Amino acid sequence: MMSATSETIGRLIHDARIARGWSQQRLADELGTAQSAVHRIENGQQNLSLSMINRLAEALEMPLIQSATKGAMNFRIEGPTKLSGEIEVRSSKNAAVALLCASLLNRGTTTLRGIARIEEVDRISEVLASIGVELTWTGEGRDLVIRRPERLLPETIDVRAAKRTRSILMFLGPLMHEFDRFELPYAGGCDLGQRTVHPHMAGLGKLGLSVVATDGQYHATVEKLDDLKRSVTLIERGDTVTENILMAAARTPGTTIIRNASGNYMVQDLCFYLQRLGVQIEGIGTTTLRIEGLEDIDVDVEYDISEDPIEAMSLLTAGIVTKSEMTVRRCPVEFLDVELAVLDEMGQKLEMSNEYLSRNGQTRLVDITLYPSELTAPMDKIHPMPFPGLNIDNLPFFAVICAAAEGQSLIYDWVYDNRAVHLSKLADLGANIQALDAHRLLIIGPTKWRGRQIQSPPALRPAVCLLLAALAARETTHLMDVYVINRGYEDLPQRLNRLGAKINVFWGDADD
Ligand SMILES: CC(=O)N[C@H]1[C@@H](OP(=O)(O)OP(=O)(O)OC[C@H]2O[C@@H](n3ccc(=O)[nH]c3=O)[C@H](O)[C@@H]2O)O[C@H](CO)[C@@H](O)[C@@H]1O
Ligand SMILES: C=C(OP(=O)(O)O)C(=O)O
Repeated sequence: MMSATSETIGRLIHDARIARGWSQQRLADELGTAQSAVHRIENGQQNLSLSMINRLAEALEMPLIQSATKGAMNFRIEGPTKLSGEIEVRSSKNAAVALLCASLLNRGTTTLRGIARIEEVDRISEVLASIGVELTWTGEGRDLVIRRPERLLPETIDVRAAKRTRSILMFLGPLMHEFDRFELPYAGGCDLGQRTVHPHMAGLGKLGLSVVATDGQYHATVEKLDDLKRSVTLIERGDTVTENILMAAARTPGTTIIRNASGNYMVQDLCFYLQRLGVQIEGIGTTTLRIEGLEDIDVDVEYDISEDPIEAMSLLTAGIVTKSEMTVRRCPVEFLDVELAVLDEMGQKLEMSNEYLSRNGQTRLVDITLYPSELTAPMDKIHPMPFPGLNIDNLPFFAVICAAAEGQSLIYDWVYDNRAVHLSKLADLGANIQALDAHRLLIIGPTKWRGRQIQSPPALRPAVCLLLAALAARETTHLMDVYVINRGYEDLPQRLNRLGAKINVFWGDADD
């Protein structure tokens, strides 16, 4: 089944570098990353993203690297594991993609500090580069410097990269300031069932943008508005729709009021960034935002993206399902309040540090230490709500946690048509889990997790849930085709391995 492991690829890269007479630093400079990252790559301790594999092959003139990693990337997880020690939460995918899109609003240079090195960031970066934007990694490969050209080139857009992400939708808001007409490919992303784009179209329509969707493309037409005050009431309290309207309003002179806005973490990060660009915004974190738009923006700006509450919940789940004592540092607590309340009700013992601020100077963080606990099923169903409810993307982790708890739990995902269906794959790892319908899962625990070969579902969080459950499983799990996990998590196996997990990366297709 295996064609290559990260160790064999690492050795290949090491030998090719030595053959060229390069130091690790020289290769790091060629790749736009840090020497320490090259060190980790050569030791098989760092995930290789698709773009990193291509950059390595090009820098070392070694197509062999691409052929060795040709099949899907997979994880081999040896359980059962006890984790210990400390792990830090990294910055969020969802704020990163919003801020990458928002950088188009600014004629000055945007530096995004601490941006996650994940596949989703690579896809949006590829799209930005294809329309003429210059992107340079600096700061030991952790910061991204973004400079847009005088005229953007949507006509040369990388359609393949665009179609792999839903976030391409967030180009509508920024591009409407530049063109009277433009086209964008249809949005992709996780397969979570139908995800409507209508709220985006309805909201943007109030700011002068009309969109017709035909032949795999959105055809956008822009009409300049004369009135200096407008109000947009969102049909849904969605995150990216709020961000799109914010980006449309940021460069539409006058006042825009957004009602039924999302106050979620990525929306807050976008607001803080726009404020640094000089856009006045009131009501951040609430459901009513008031924005004073600017005709043009030309500011050199640096912004530190805040920590990801969904990654925080993933790491907490790793500790909970393996009944470990460990600390998850830098948890954005404002976006985990309800999750922590539910965990408390289920009997999870934990300790929280005093609060401190994220590098953006705004987001409140805590360190959370987990203690091994005997959990019981919650009294009532667990369901998500827009912020400040239990985060929609954190719901899947409760399927794993409930499966580890004593008793019967009901998970109700009213939001997505397919996510609960993908979660029922936890049954392959031994969970007693039954899909009552497309939205409701009945789970009876506790589970004796067992290892299996299992295909990743085409959805990020359900796929990570399988990885987390596998940590607690007797025997070994082969989790196949993990691109979907790498969309949103940076070096997850390597970081969990530092806590004591045993996860190896290998390439190849299931029936190789
Ligand atoms: C890049 C990014 O930031 N993606 C996040 C964003 O996607 P995004 O903002 O694109 O989410 P969608 O617009 O697809 O909304 C998610 C689903 O919730 C439904 N809905 C949402 C709000 C509401 O008030 N009523 C309602 O019915 C929508 O119809 C849809 O089915 O928000 C989702 C919901 O938090 C998260 O899962 C995604 O990770
Ligand atoms: C659903 C998600 O992402 P996207 O909106 O990018 O598909 C997610 O982050 O869980």
